[in-house]
Amino acid sequence: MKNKVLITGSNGLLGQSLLKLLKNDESVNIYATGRGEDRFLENGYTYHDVDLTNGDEIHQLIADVKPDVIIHSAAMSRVEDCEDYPDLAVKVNTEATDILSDAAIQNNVQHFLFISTDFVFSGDQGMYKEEDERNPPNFYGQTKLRAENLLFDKTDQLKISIIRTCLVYGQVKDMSRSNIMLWGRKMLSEGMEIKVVNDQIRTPTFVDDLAQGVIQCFKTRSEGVYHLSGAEVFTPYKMVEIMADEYKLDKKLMTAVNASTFKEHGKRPLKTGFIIDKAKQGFNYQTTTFIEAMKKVLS
Ligand SMILES: NC(=O)C1=CN([C@@H]2O[C@H](COP(=O)(O)OP(=O)(O)OC[C@H]3O[C@@H](n4cnc5c(N)ncnc54)[C@H](OP(=O)(O)O)[C@@H]3O)[C@@H](O)[C@H]2O)C=CC1
Ligand SMILES: Cc1cn([C@H]2C[C@H](O)[C@@H](COP(=O)(O)OP(=O)(O)O[C@H]3O[C@@H](C)C(=O)[C@@H](O)[C@H]3O)O2)c(=O)[nH]c1=O
Repeated sequence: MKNKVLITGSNGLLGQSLLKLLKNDESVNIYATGRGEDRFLENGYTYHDVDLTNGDEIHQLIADVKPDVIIHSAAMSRVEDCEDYPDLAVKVNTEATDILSDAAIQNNVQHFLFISTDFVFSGDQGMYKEEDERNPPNFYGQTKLRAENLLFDKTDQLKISIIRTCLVYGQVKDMSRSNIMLWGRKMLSEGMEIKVVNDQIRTPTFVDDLAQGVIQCFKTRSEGVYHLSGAEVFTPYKMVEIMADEYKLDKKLMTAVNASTFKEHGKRPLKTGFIIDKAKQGFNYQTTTFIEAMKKVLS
């Protein structure tokens, strides 16, 4: 009997990468759910239009599909939006996770995977392990931390994996938000001057590595908290600089800035980045080098 896997946020960067990797996987039946029309628009899965701010729609979806596995990737993922619309951020990032996991318990879902973020950490120390103390510097991180905590209280009723990731980059169709590699290439290619932070420390994550890791996590039924990111440490400035060198773009258009000279709406943790050994040992999580991933994304 094939496992039924439901993916929320299927129109998003991670959601579409998961569909790309799973749509031809003979061992599973894929159910995708997003807000409004399907934007991946390929075969190999069943799509449901569900607004996750509507609890009744969530319960109806899970009762209809009765998935064995839920990969909960949907979120209000713009830090700025979460600052400006905190009530909506709580509804989407925290309350929908609560309702979805309750519906999972009521419908005997076997495994619930929640995608969380490095922004649950303060950014004071960097290179975080799964068990490090969380202290989010912005409201987006708060909503994700609250979602993590409500899931921790349900581990006696539901097999739960919390997968945190960091500065994800990639290319999918009709993206709801851009990412640093696409943004940097677009701006420099158009001859636009850009200010790029050189004091944020990250382990940027190639979206296809993340998606593959999520798949390996549910196929090995690995539960608990896992950090899945790239293995290399960069500042955003270095990422864009490497890209500019590779594509012979004009680096004179780049100005290095930092938290004191570049005001972002919603405080970013300065030093994050992940230790990924637990995922590597737990389910053979593997990473692509930044330069190779960049070439795939921008090819
Ligand atoms: N991108 C990154 O750098 C990082 C992402 N993460 C987390 O990973 C997950 C995936 O991120 P990513 O793919 O980049 O994010 P995206 O913003 O690309 O995808 C999120 C998806 O959630 C959907 N969504 C938002 N609100 C609702 C709603 N009310 N009902 C139904 N669907 C909704 C969005 O729909 P629509 O397309 O219509 O807007 C979107 O397709 C998220 O949980 C995010 O917090 C964690 C760390 C880093
Ligand atoms: C727009 C802009 C971004 N940047 C940098 C800041 C940041 O490190 C990187 C990406 O900027 P963004 O504002 O898109 O991303 P940001 O909101 O910082 O990224 C976060 O997204 C959410 C979903 C997460 O969960 C986090 O892990 C993280 O990836 O690019 C500049 O340096 N200059 C700019 O003009």
